[in-house]
Amino acid sequence: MSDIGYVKPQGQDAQFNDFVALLKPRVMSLVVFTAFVGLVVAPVPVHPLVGFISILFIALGGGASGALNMWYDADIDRIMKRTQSRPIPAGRVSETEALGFGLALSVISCVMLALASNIFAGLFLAFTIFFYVIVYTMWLKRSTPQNIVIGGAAGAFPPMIGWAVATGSVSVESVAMFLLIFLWTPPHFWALALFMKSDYSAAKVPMLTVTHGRKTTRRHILAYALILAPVAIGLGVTSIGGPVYLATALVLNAIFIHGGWVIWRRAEETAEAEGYRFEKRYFYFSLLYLALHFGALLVEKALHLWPAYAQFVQGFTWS
Ligand code: HEM
Ligand SMILES: CC(C)=CCC/C(C)=C/CC/C(C)=C/COP(=O)(O)OP(=O)(O)O
Repeated sequence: MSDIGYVKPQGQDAQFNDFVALLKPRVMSLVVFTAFVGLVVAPVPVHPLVGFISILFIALGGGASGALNMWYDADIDRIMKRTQSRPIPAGRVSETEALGFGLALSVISCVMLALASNIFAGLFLAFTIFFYVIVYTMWLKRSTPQNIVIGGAAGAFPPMIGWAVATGSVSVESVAMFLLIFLWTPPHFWALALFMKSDYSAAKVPMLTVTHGRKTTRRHILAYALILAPVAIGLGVTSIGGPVYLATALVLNAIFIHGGWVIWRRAEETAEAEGYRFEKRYFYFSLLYLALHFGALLVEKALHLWPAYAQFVQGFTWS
């Protein structure tokens, strides 16, 4: 992880865009959306300015954890084709710059979130950054094929942080949102790993595809899709759910399980001959799946503000 021997290539000075890239903005956009939904659907109203500032610092904290992840993973990012053009392996940002940037943003975002909302939310953000950087990136990622299963918790905390901004606490609803993302992460990631296997084996990262092969990974995707469905649907009978969410979850989970079944049944030769077309589609569908579940929660919130609907929903939710 040291910068010894690092020579910044001439004419390749870091640009603003390189520091933005360190924040992993595309992945973080969905992370931040889930935090936003967690904040909005909470039963305690938040002043719009406090809400805006809080989401801004959650986004900054998430980005900071991305920069620290890229700092630590620079050695493997140099090996994998997908990551070779990132700012550090491409030589546009030094490891020291990325480390300083990530640490500074982490501290600023946690302190500012605590000041803008409450200490619990600030500490929760700090714990999430710790979990992604230390527990997932530095420890689990390189040591076990269960890396993304356990480490995935980091990506599942943001809606709980959003909820904590509003309420200062944890509840059944926020834990249910956590579980939705936690159980979604393995199929999301393993679908990608099915068509990226050679990259991870070259970098000696013990992803399930590398250690146990594609057949086992396919079985695990279906297994997680099956466990995920009752949790995703169950969220619909908590106080933040309702008919719109339930209908959305039923359709999306039927598609997700069907896709998992197809992935499990596919012969490796067929998948390879087709350029892993179905696996790629399943990966992109996983993103839509999560976005639509959280989008449906927002719709429910809007409808709950309408008293007649809220009364109707109370009939079949349990809290
Ligand atoms: C440990 C957990 C996770 C792992 C290992 C993982 C891994 C990945 C990888 C390797 C990519 C490929 C694209 C890239 O290099 O940026 C990706 C894409 C993506 N992931 Fe995940 N992911 C995880 C959790 C999450 C979570 C929690 C979210 C959001 C809630 C998320 C949202 C996304 C999005 C939006 C993309 C597409 C980015 C793009 O369009 O380039 N991921 N993920
Ligand atoms: C608020 C806050 C702190 C949020 C953090 C959210 C979080 C942990 C998201 C993780 C998603 C992600 C980019 C995983 C990539 O895994 P990887 O790093 O193994 O992927 P790579 O090979 O692309 O680097």
